[in-house]
Amino acid sequence: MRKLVLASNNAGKVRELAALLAPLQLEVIPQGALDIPSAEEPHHTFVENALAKARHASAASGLPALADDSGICAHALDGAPGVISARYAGEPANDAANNQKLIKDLQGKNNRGAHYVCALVFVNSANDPEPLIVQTRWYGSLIDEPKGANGFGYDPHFLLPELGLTAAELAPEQKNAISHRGQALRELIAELQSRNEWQTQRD
Ligand SMILES: O=P(O)(O)OP(=O)(O)OP(=O)(O)OC[C@H]1O[C@@H](n2cnc3c(O)ncnc32)[C@H](O)[C@@H]1O
Ligand SMILES: [Mg+2]
Repeated sequence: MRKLVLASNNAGKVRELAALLAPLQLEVIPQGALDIPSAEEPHHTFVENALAKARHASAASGLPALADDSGICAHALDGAPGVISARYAGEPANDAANNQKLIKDLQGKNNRGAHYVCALVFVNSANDPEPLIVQTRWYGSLIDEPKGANGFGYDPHFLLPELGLTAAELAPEQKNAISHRGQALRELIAELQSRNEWQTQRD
C-alpha cells in the first residue's frame, strides 16, 4: 500500500487528517511514529512553513509527505496570532495560555471576527519541484468564555454564529465537514486524483 507521512506533531491535527484520509488506500504514518522531530517554522506565511515541514519529513523518511501549517487570525488584531498561533503565549506551545492571551488581547474590542487558515502541502519527495499547495479559510467569531470539549487549540473560543456552536462543540466528523482543514484536504485529494497519483476505494 502507498505510504504517506503526516508531517505534524500536533495530535489534534493528526487525528483530523487521518480521519479525512481514511477512505483512501494509503498507509498514513504520523512523523512521530518515525521519531521525526518538528521542523523549524521560520517563515511569515503558512504556505512557506507548510512547505518546510513537508520537505523536512520527506527528507527524513524517504517517503511522500503531507504537512499542515495553520492558525487563527483575529480581525481586530490585524490577523494576529496568525502564523505564530501555536506559540502566541511563548514556547513551549500551550493551548490554554494561547487562548488566555488571545482573549486578553481582544478585551474592549468590538470586532470579534476571525478566521482559521489551513495551508496544506504535499510533496512526493524532499526535492519535489511541483509541491501541491492548497490554502483555505474558515470564518467565525471569538468568544470570551470557552465552550465544548472536542477539537483542540482555539476551538472552544471559535464560535460559528450560524450554528450557535463553537468548533469544540462539533462532533469530529462535523468539524471535518466544514473546517479549514477539511476543506483543504478535500481540495488537495481532488488535485492528487486529477494527477492520477492516488486511487480511492471508489475507483
Ligand atoms: O507544526 P505542527 O507539528 O503541525 O503542529 P503545531 O501545533 O505547531 O501546528 P502549527 O505550527 O501549524 O500551529 C497551528 C496552531 O494553530 C491552532 N490551530 C490550527 N488549526 C486549528 C484547529 O482546527 N482548531 C484549533 N486550533 C487550531 C493551534 O493552536 C495550533 O497549535
Ligand atoms: Mg508548528
